[in-house]
Amino acid sequence: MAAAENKRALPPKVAAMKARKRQKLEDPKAGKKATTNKSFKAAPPKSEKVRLDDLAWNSVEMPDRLDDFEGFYGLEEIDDVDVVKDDNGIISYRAISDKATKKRPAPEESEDDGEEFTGFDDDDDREEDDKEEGGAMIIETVTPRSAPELEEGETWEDRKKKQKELQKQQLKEKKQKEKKEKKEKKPKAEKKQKETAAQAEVGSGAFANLMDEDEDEGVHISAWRPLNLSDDTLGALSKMKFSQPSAIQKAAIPEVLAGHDVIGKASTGSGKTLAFGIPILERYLEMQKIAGNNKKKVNSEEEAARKPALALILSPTRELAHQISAHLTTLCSGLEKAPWIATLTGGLSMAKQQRQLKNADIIIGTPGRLWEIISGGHGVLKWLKQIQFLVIDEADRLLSQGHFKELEEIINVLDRKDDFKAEEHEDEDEAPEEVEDVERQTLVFSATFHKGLQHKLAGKAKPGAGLMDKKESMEYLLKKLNFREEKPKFVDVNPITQMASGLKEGMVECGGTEKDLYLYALLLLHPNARTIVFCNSISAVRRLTPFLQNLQLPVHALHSSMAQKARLRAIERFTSNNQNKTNHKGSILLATDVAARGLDIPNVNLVIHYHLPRAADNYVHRSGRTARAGETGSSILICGPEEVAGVRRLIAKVHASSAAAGAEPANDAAKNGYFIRSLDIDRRVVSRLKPRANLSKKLADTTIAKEKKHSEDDFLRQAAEDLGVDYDSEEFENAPGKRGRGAGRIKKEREARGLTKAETGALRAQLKDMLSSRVNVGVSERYLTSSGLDIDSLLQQQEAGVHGEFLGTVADLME
Ligand SMILES: Nc1ncnc2c1ncn2[C@@H]1O[C@H](COP(=O)(O)OP(=O)(O)OP(=O)(O)O)[C@@H](O)[C@H]1O
Repeated sequence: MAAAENKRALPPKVAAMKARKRQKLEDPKAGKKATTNKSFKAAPPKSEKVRLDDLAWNSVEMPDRLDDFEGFYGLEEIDDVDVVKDDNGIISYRAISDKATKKRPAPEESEDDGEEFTGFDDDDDREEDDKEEGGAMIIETVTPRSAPELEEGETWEDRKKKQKELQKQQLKEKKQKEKKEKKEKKPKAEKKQKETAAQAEVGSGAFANLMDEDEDEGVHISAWRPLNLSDDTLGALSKMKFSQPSAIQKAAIPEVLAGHDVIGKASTGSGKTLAFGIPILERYLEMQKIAGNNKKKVNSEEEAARKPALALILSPTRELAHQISAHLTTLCSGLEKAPWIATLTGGLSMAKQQRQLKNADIIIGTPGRLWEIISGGHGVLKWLKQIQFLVIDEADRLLSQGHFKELEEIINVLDRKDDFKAEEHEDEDEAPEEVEDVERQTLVFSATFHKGLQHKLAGKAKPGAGLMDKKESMEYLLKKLNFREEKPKFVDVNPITQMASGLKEGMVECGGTEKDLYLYALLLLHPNARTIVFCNSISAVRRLTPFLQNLQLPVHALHSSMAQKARLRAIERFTSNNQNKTNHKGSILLATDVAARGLDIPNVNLVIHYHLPRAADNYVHRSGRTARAGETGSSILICGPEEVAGVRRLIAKVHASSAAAGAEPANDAAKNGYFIRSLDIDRRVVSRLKPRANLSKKLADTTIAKEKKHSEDDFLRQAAEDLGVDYDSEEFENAPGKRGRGAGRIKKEREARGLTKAETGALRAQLKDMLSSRVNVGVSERYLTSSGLDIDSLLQQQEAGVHGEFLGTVADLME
């Protein structure tokens, strides 16, 4: 018997297992798994009764996969033995031949006296491991007979762990090998068949083929082939699962690749970033190839720093700059040698950005920070003068008079020859080795070109002026930018409408002082929507944030006075799934127009204009945060009575630009002039929300007034310190009050911050109470809960033919 052959004492647990095995053999019911070729029959008279341990057990050869267990697990079997059951049910064993027995040596040590064995108490785990591999396995006995001795300091636990890890590693390798073999065997014909099928599908609307392949393998990209892109770029697009180019990409990429200056116009969310990003990547890859052929491949940071950048991309906002950077980084992520991308925006470390700039192939930035860096010298201008692409994204915004003075400065210095010479000796070490005259391509993109800009140039700015047609835009841009070509290519893929095709528009009319209330009602109406609410001022965002937060809505603020990290965090939180414990499952971003341009946040369903946009282009861009990349979405304006007429004119102007572009009106509505529809929200219902809204407003005003007082105090204290006088806030507070304009507001502020902690606590409790009960709104009462609508009941009602009163026509808008 194995245990006896082994000179070492068995650990108790192993001994126990062996005992269990014996027991199983002795108990026929438990003997299912034993692999002895035993049979139950009447005992032959002459055969000799033997003890189990005196039988000549043979070990069973284990499957290959357990080789590395070094015999640690042993399964034994025996031949020529009869298992006999006597009348009392006692089992005994009789050897039929000599082969079945062996002389039993005297045990040297008791089985139970051995070193303590702490392993193997998790047999279930082992079974799991075995199952993982897919093989059914019988492991009946576990003996350490051929296991190598434990090393110094090693425990059985350690040994077991090591073996498990080893086994897992082997399984992993085996699986990988199998997967690889399977892949190689996959018939090429099948692949070809798929490609043909995909090709047949191409040609419908933009983005139609998106996500038509299995997840980790990419999609077929045959629809991109006519653009003659490199295999590397095609591979990258396949990985991004972009099965076909969007209209602007299809139209603009060949023009850029052919070396033209391009002005690209396409509706919001239609893929303009890659319309310039792909040709830049193509040029980069081409240059790499040439460098490779000339054996001049750039391998190190130092080498990279000695070559000029390839492209400069300018964006009006920091967030957009970071987004473009992320978009291009994703595009390049699978490449063997990807371009270095530097993002230069305010709010983040200038020194770090300066360092990044020296290595960059592609520079993306806001004009303010870039100008700051250029002004700092260090030979930066030399690099920039060598760029092959200057991209101006959201060009109409960037070029608007007075807004981005720095952009004009940048364009001026890029174009001036003398600056270059003046700076030449400044930083000899860091300058490019050879400075050649570079023919720069200028690429200009936007969804809108705004007429007001040109009027402003002529000193005739009119608020809410319309959007420019092709001729006007061209004239304007030619005046502002130094294109290489006399006539850049104007690529306009949406002459009919500026608005995304999946967008539904509507407006809500309310009393002049009821905007907060209607905003709250609209948000309650869309509890599952990812919503962006646009305001015209930072102070409105600051005021509305606590107002909506008090009402338990998941709101995140975004405006340009916030620290850059907080801005990025706000977008991140808005984008991630709502952790709010209320019924409101969507999330809300309360923003100024800093979020209006270019931001590509996935799955934004609704845009609410709390304040009316100041100009037509603003309306287009704000609304363009939803219904992107072929998706649907809604845009709702909240208007006071005096604003309605102006809004109708503004929106009609946006939609009428098709006529200005000389295109056929898209539909009857366009023919007759666009008339934005009013959404009738039941006033009775909204008025039921008033008590909570008022309470929340009072609390919000208190918070803001207190914060304001603190910062005023800080300011005055500092001023007093600077002047060397004492500052007493009480004294200031009780000074004779201001009369006239603003006196009412000041009085209110005083009252608001006069509330004690206990008083605000009581107000909060009252509000909490209100929010936890449903609003009694007659027919609709069952639908309105504390922070959203009971959509399920509402839908049931609608299915039953009863229209939810509260929904009004908003429901149609969101369909
Ligand atoms: N060929 C494509 N197929 C599918 N999706 C695409 C394609 N090209 C771009 N996209 C996706 O479409 C979305 C919108 O792209 P992008 O941000 O470039 O739009 P845009 O036209 O610049 O919008 P805006 O005018 O608002 O700045 C992005 O999420 C992008 O990943």
